Parts: sequence; structure tokens; C-alpha cells
Amino acid sequence: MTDQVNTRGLALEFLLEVEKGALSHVALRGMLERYQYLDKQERAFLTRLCEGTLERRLELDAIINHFSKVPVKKQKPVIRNLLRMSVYQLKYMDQVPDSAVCNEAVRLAQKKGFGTLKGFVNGVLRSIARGIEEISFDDLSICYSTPQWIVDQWVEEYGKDKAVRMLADQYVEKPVTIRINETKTTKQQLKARLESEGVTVQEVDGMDCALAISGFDYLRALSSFREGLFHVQDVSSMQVALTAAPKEGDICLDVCAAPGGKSLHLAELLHGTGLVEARDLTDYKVELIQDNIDRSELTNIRAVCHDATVLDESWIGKADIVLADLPCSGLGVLNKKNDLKYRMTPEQQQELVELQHRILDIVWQYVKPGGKLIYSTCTVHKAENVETVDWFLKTHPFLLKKEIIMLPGVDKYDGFFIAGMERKEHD
Ligand SMILES: C[S@@+](CC[C@H](N)C(=O)[O-])C[C@H]1O[C@@H](n2cnc3c(N)ncnc32)[C@H](O)[C@@H]1O
Repeated sequence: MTDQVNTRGLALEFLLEVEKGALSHVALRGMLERYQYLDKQERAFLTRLCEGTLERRLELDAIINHFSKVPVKKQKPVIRNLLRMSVYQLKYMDQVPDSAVCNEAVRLAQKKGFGTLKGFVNGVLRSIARGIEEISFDDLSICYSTPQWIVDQWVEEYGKDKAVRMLADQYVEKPVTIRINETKTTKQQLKARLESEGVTVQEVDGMDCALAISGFDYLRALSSFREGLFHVQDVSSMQVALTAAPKEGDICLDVCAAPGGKSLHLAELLHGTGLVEARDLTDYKVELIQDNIDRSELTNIRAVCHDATVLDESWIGKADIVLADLPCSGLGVLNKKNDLKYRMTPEQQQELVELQHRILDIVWQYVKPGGKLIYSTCTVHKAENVETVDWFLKTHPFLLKKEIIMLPGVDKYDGFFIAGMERKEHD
């Protein structure tokens, strides 16, 4: 590693940006793109330090508060984030010697204009380095660094054993799964191509259209990705288009489609026939879908800007399949979105439930009699899943054909919910 101080300085910049409200995955991607000159090992160190410090924040703060006279909340943002990332290294990055962690933190404090607090940073970190093995926390919220209200909701909805497995799953390292674009390549060809690009490739049990990849630097550096030979998608998300099971010639409408993973999957399953209209709320989101369509070179799909809460009379009774993969609290994918848990609130969850009801109340009208409505979310919150479906079925002319509930850490892949419903022939 050429310059760890620089790498740590970048991690500190990232943490400050996120504290000011930036989305962590956007900020991290932006930084890795700006600093492409970093070598693979430095990028891995930086990614781990940024993501790890964020995802363990509540635990790190509890450790700092145990050893520091000034509580985290009262510290200057630069100092508290510097301490958090240093404690993360002390606790979770065994390859970094404790003395290096303390020395680099002191140097960084000075470099950032906090020379007067060098003694404080050094004192707190050296006490933590000496005492870290002796402190532990019983509280699930601190142990798994997850806000108390989420812990309470999961224990109430799933019981303590499952809730603990769901909490622990946030920290399990998983390979990236990809869906093969079978209109452009085969599994064997793609496997060989990825291996020639230095990627480690594994089969995914029971999923012929998927592979698990690891050991690559970043996706856009792979020509196989730029050529649209695959799409990054979790195995749970792949179940959505598989549940929809489109027949050749079907007309499909995805009402909340960006960045387009499930729409593209539907279009691929149609083998060049039929149509998928992939909609989202803003021009920016529609551009994301369009980029993915361009990369995949599929011709039976188009991206359109439309607000799903507004009825489009021209589509009433026209769709064989309507996909409603709706905005949700995302609590099934905390493994991938490491700071979402701090941003979500019970009030926002309630607003999302209301939005889901509003959208479903409009979009069911696009389904032909006998056609399918697929409702899905990437959360485990029952009010957004089974309870929304119960409400929908009581008030709309549909039958439930299939319900899939996947819990992180309990089932093998991301937490996800899918309800496959069929419109009755007569309302
Ligand atoms: C769960 S994501 C969809 C993921 C997508 N189906 C995929 O597989 O790539 C939900 C999407 O709903 C969009 N959205 C939110 N409110 C909307 C609205 N009123 N109308 C249309 N789209 C909306 C968001 O912009 C977001 O892209």
C-alpha cells in the first residue's frame, strides 16, 4: 500500500459527506471513480473502512463514549468521524497495527486543522486500544449497530431468534450475483469471458440464469459488463420476473422500474417478442433505465417517465402483466445499503405504506381480466408486505396465486417479498 494516510484522509472525507446527508453508495462510488489511480489493495482498504465504519457506527460510538470524557455527540464532526474510523480499524481490521492506527489518526487530526486536539485523539485511541477486548454490549441495538426501533419491530414481527439472524446478516460478506443476459451470451461463454478478465466466478445453486462473481476491482472496468452481457441482480430480485413468467407476446408494464433490473429480465424472458414499458418518476431515473436498455441492446423494451400515482387511461385493461416493485423501507437489504438503517424512520415507513396503497389502487386497472399483478418490495416490514396484500385483496378484484417471503440471514439471499396476483375475469 503506497499511502495509507491519503487513503484514510479519503475515508474521513467520505464519512463527513455522508454525515451531511450524501447517500453512502453514491458517495463511495463517486470517490472510487475520482481516485482511479489507487491500486486494487488500496481501493479494497478504503471501501472496507468506509462501509465498515458506517455500518458499525452505533457500536463504535458506544465504545468511544465508554472511554472518552467528551461524548461523541459533543465532538466536532471531523474528530468524531476520525475516532469512529480509527476504532473500526482497532476492532475489525486485524491487519492494521494499533500503533499505526493511533499515529495516523493524530497526523490526520493535525492535517485537518485540529492540532490542538491531537492529545485528545491520541489519549482516547490509546485507551481504547488497551481496553477494547474487555468491553462488550448485551444490547442488540448496539451489538448489531441497528436503531432500537428496527430491532423492536423485527423481534415483534419475527421473534427474537430470527431477528438476531436478520441483524447478523448485515455483516456477512457475500459475492455479487449477476443475471446472465441470455439474449447475448450463454452461461459457459460468460463464465469463460469473466475468468479471462480476472474475475472469480461461481455457480449459484438452483439458478441457471445466475453466477456469483468476486475478486474484481469495479464493474465498469469489465468489458463484459459494458457490453451488457450481464446485469447485477440479487437472486431474490430474480424471482420477480420468474414469478411473473411472461409468455411470448405479452404486454408488460413496470410502473416503478429504475434502474431497470426486473424490466430487463422480463424483456429477456419474452425472447424479442411482446413489449415491456419501464416507467419511473423522474427524467434522471428514466435515463438510468435507458442506459441499461442500451447496454443490453434489447429491442422489446422502452423507458418512459410517468408518475405511478396518476392514472394513465390509455393503459386501462391493456397489460398482461403489471409489475409493481414499489418504493419501500428497504430493510431486507441492509447488507448492501449500510446506512439506510440510520436514515429510515417509523414515520417514513408509514408514509411508504400509504404510497404503496395509493399506487396499487391506480395500477391494478391496467391489468387485463385474467392478467397478472406482481407486487414486490425489498423490505421485511409486514405492513408493507403481507398486510398491504391483505388490504389489496379485500378491496380489489384479484386472487393471490403465489406469495414469497425471504428473510435475510434466515433464507439464503436478500430479504424480499413477492405477491403474484391474478385479476378475476369478472370484477
Ligand atoms: C424499488 S425501486 C425499483 C427497482 C426496479 N424495479 C429494479 O428492479 O431495478 C422503486 C422505484 O420507484 C420509483 N418511484 C417512486 N415513486 C414513484 C412514483 N410515484 N411513480 C413512479 N415511480 C416511482 C423510484 O424512483 C424507484 O426507482
